[in-house]
Amino acid sequence: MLAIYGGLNLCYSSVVCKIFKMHPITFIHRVTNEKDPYRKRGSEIGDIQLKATSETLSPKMVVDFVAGLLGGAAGVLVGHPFDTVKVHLQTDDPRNPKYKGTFHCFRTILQKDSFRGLYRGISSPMGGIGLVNAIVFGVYGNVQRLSNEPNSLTSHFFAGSIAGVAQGFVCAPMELAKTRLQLANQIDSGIKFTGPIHCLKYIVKTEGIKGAFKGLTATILRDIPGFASYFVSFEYLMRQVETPSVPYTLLAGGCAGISSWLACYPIDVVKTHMQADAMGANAKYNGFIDCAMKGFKNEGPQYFFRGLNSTLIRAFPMNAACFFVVSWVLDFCNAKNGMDSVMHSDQPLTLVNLDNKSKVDLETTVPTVEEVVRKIITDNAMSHQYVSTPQDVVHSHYTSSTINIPKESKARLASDCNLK
Ligand SMILES: NC(=[NH2+])NCCC[C@H](N)C(=O)O
Repeated sequence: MLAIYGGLNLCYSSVVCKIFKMHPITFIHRVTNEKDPYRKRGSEIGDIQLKATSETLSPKMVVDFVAGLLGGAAGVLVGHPFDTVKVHLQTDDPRNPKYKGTFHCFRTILQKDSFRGLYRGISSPMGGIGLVNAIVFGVYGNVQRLSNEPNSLTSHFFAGSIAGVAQGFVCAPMELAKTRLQLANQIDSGIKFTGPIHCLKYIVKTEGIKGAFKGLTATILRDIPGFASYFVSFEYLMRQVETPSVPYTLLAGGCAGISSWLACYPIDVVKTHMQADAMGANAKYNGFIDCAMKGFKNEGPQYFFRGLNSTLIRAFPMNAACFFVVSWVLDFCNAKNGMDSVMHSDQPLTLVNLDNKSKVDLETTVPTVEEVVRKIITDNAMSHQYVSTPQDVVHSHYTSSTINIPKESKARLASDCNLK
């Protein structure tokens, strides 16, 4: 029996939490007897005295950016081979094709050039997508947490949209360079680019700064629905299960990638055409609407879905990896942060127990104090990212029972958990 469940009162320092805009660490302390208060079960609450802390799992703002950067890198690592195959297929000679299809292309590159072939040219997307993802997850996480109702899907929708706008300023020039490089054979600029930076420098020199931001509006128009649906669908899927497993998190991330592209693909097609278009007098299109209308007139509705398959095939694994790494990094940092603040704080510690876990659950699935503590801090770290206000956390997740942990017990807890 978990002794502390008995007769503990709500003691939630809302003032402190409001000041810090955070919620306190959730903690369960299993008390049995003085000698071994943590490991053995008993019925005695023992001589405990309240110590609560206002220290929290406050993720530093920067953690979101770092998580996004690493998630983006993981996504590129997984997604790049698909991109290589796509580019090989797109540039294959239609009259005398080298490849019979996606899988054949994949195998042929692997046989001829091994893994190096699949990973050729990975450095620029690695840097570029890493940076874009850092902005996306950084802006998204911070906007979502600061919003009035961080827990609602609407706040995820708006935070995603704002992230979409923010990343556009980096994403547009990056994709412009990528498009010009990928289509180097079709767009004859009379110069062979060595890489994206070289390409952008050349664009700025010949077309001015404005030239480097060609397609910015289209990029932002694409990424508002793109990232709104990205985060709303991930969030929605993650809420369908109580404790998402690794495969489930991967699945949710993959589906978020797919839903994101489905929501914005037609705009992406137009964006690509605009960025591939020449500047000035040679330009074929007079703006976004003109480009979309011309495309539609020439090809009909199919125009808006060209290349969708390969985009979706790449989006699933890429975004599965990305979201998985982002969640992992956030959990890790928040949990570590939480542990550190519990252990190093002299401030009062508010201890709250979870009401969505039954006693039986805790007794059977979490056998040691170390696991209890880690589990709860991890849960709390998760909810910090995905739930957020102290009030919400208390009302939706916890019965705010408060217990006392004396200094000595805290030290003991630290040694039990190897936290010194
Ligand atoms: N339309 C978008 N930009 N959607 C977001 C998905 C972003 C992700 N890096 C991908 O390329 O799959």
